[in-house]
This record gives sequence, structure tokens and C-alpha cells, in this order.
Amino acid sequence: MAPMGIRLSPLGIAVFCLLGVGVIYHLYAGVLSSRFASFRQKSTVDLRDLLALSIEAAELGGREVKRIREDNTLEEKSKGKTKEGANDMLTMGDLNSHRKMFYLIKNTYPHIQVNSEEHDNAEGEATIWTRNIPKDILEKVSEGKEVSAERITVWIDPLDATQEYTENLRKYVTTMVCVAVDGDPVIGVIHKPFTGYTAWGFVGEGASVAPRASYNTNSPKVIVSRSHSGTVKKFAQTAFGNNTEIIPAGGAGYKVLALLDPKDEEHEKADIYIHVTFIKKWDICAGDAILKSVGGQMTTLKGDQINYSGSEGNTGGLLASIKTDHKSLVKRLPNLEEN
Ligand SMILES: Nc1ncnc2c1ncn2[C@@H]1O[C@H](COP(=O)(O)O)[C@@H](OP(=O)(O)O)[C@H]1O
Ligand SMILES: [Mg+2]
Ligand SMILES: [Mg+2]
Ligand SMILES: [Mg+2]
Repeated sequence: MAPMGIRLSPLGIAVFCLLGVGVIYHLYAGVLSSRFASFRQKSTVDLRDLLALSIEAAELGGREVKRIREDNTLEEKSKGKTKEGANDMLTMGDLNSHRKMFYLIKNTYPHIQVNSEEHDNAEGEATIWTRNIPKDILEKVSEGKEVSAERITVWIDPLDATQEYTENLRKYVTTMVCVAVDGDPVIGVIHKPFTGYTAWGFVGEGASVAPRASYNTNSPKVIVSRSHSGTVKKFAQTAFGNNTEIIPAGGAGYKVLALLDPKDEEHEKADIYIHVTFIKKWDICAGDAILKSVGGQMTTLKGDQINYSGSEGNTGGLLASIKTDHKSLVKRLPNLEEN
């Protein structure tokens, strides 16, 4: 009961209660938001969804790459030099593709780690995944695979073979997305913007691309970089003989496809892929995952698996092969430092 002489108005009680709620909200807002944040961190991602999204991202970025090449609005410049002194090129194709690819993935799954080769300070694009899962994925990957978000690292190369893109060597150009789980390459997508072809692989589940019927690894045709080659020609000839056929080509994505049987325009055919200079994880992760998904391998030149978490660089070189004894190939390679 109210003390004598004091009358409680309903409006006063309502204002008092609102103030109380405001004070409690203020006190607990920090606690609640950190609870929500930790809930988001703990959330899971379906890898089959992430494969479909990765394909959508690679194709969306690819449209920018193609448009800018056709409009001849590359505005090419150098980002600096690589460790070996080659020009590290950047064009509007790389940047626009990055904006499309990065924000499509980030807006759909804000809590997963996405590492892109390119960066920009502009406002992000407000795109989001259509949630469409292509029929061939539904056929090959029968059910969803939930993985907690903090185990995932996504690597994006918005335009691979930028050097060749500036030279209008269109066949070498790809866009790539890779999903690593606990550092292992699990999903790879390589898309060719100028033909519209897309190759994907999901380790343990299936792939859209197959190996060729056979490979010659006694005297292999070796595909290598044309613009970051270092000593690779001598290295391959020391390993496999002076008559070894060397195929210089642009793009790490292109060179992985040259080991397979892509149902695309005429593609060079190689037996193994060797790279001896420094290279970044967004260049190689998608190819590694696709090769693994069809029984191939990509390792350092010493035969070690590459971990796709943490830092962006790979210093041990690359050896990629398929349908062969990869370990015995490693044994035939000379020591990189001595070479
Ligand atoms: N020594 C090096 N240092 C940095 N990046 C390298 C490199 N060698 C190759 N790369 C990158 O790996 C990709 C394939 O190279 P290559 O065509 O020479 O085989 C290219 O990616 P980008 O075009 O995405 O930059 C290239 O820049
Ligand atoms: Mg680059
Ligand atoms: Mg690249
Ligand atoms: Mg690139």
C-alpha cells in the first residue's frame, strides 16, 4: 500500500519501469553482445552449401574479369616486385573481381576467415548467395556436411595469371576459390572467365573434372611458369633428363587443369607441374583440393603436404602429379638449394 498522501499514477509507474529496463539493458548489453558473438563463432557451415557459393563467387568474379578485358579498361599498375624481382601486377580486373567474390562470401558467412589476394578500402558490395545448389553437386554430394566455422579458411584468387591477362593471353586466366578445413584443402573451384568453364572438386565426395586415361612419368612433359620460372627448366632437366619437354604456361589454376581432362576448349596436356619460386596459398589451394579429390597430389618439392591456414606464403616449391607414385617422383628431384 502507498504511504498516506502519495498517489501513484499509472503513467509514473510505466515511466519508472521503462527507466529500470533501460538501466538493466545498459548494464547487460556488453554481456549479451559478447554472448551473441560467441554464438556466431560457434555456428556451423554446410560444406556443400559453401561449394555452391564458391562456384557462384568464382563465376561472378569471372564476369568482371571478362568485361574489363573486353572493354580494355585494365588500368594496370604494379603492386611492387616479387622476391625474385618480377613485377607484381594489379588491374581493375583483379580489383573488381575481388569486390564481387570477397563480399559475396563474407556477406553470406560473416564469421568465416576469407583470405583474398587483393584488398580494397571501398564500401562492400551488398550481394548475398542465391542459395541455388547446381544439379551436378546435388547428384555427387548427396547430403550436407556440417563443419564448425572456426575450422574453415577460404582462399580467393580473384584473377590468376594477371601478367598474361595484361598481355591478352586469355586462355591462361582463371578465378579461384578454395576451402580449407583445419588447414587441409577440401573444396577447390577453378573458373575460366573467357570460356565459362568451371572445374570443382570436393575431397572424398566428388568432382566435375576427371583425370586423363594415362600419364607418362618416366619422361614426363613438365608444365612450368612462363613469367615466374626461376631455375625451373634446369631443375626439371636435372631430374628427368636434358630432353625433357617443358611447357611454359601462365597461371597456377591453368597448370593444374593441364594435368586433368577439362571439358573445355583445347587445353595443353602435361604429366606433372613443377614450380620452384615462392608462391602464395590463394594460387595453389584450389588446384591442390581438385587434384586430391580425383586421386592426385600437390606437395612441396620435398614431398610435404601444404597447410592452408595461417600465413599466406609457400616457400618449398610445388610438385603436382596424378595417377603415379608421387613419392618416387619426389626422390628423383634435385635439391632446390643446390640447383
Ligand atoms: N615468385 C613468386 N612470387 C609471388 N607470386 C608468384 C610467384 N610465382 C608465381 N606467383 C603467382 O602465382 C600465380 C601463377 O604464376 P605463374 O603464371 O608464373 O605460374 C600468379 O598469380 P596471380 O596472377 O594471381 O598474381 C603469380 O603472381
Ligand atoms: Mg597477383
Ligand atoms: Mg594467382
Ligand atoms: Mg591473382
